[in-house]
Amino acid sequence: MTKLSVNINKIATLRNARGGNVPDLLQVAKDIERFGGQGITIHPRPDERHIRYQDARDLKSIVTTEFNIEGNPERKFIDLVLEVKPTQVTLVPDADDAITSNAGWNTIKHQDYLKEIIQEFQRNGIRTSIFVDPVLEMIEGAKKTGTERIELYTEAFAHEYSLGNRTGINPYIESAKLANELDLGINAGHDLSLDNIQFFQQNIPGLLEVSIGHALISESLYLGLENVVNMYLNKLK
Ligand SMILES: CC(=O)[C@@H](O)[C@H](O)COP(=O)(O)O
Ligand SMILES: NCC(=O)COP(=O)(O)O
Repeated sequence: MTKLSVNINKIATLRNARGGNVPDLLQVAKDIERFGGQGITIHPRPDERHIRYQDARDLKSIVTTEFNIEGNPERKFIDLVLEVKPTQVTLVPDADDAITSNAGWNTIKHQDYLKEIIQEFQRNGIRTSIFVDPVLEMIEGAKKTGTERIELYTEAFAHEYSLGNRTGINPYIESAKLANELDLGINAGHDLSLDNIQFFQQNIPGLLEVSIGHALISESLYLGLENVVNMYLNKLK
């Protein structure tokens, strides 16, 4: 079975646009779990433009499923994760000014660095995952860091799929096979959506978890819009 972890960054983006507490991030997290979501993912960024560090602390007592915190392991991020102690931390090599995540780790070049940080999280009982492109050398390098899981960066697959190209899945299949051989757990995320998720899941052996945010929240707006417009029209009769 593949678990669905819902990334709620976009809920925080909407909330922050007005400065109040609408939508209520904590209530949304509770509702996602009530609707069957099997995890909550957040990706606080250094500028706190969506998820704030305080949100991570507040969510700790709210989330009853799997809590996954993603981010670049700068000292401030490491300290936050050690304080909150989520189920899983996913390390992502983002530049501070990145619009969104745009690359996986070079697990060969940064092997010692990753190894050290991963040990620190594991000593504190936090499962680790590292964000990687579907490149065999990077999967082998990931294994050597000591991480329990990898998160396959699926932007390239999603892009190819949107163009009608189904062969974009191939590097992910090969990477997943190798990860399975190496006993690395497999997560995946970025630009997964209602359009592409079934094809991806059916082709990737041993896919444990997907984290989905941007498309899922956009789809929730599209699919809820008719209902809400009609509710307003009823009020205005
Ligand atoms: C690692 C990854 O792919 C996601 O966490 C994504 O980066 C979400 O972050 P944003 O919501 O800031 O785009
Ligand atoms: N790890 C990926 C994630 O949390 C969500 O990415 P996206 O669906 O917002 O592209």
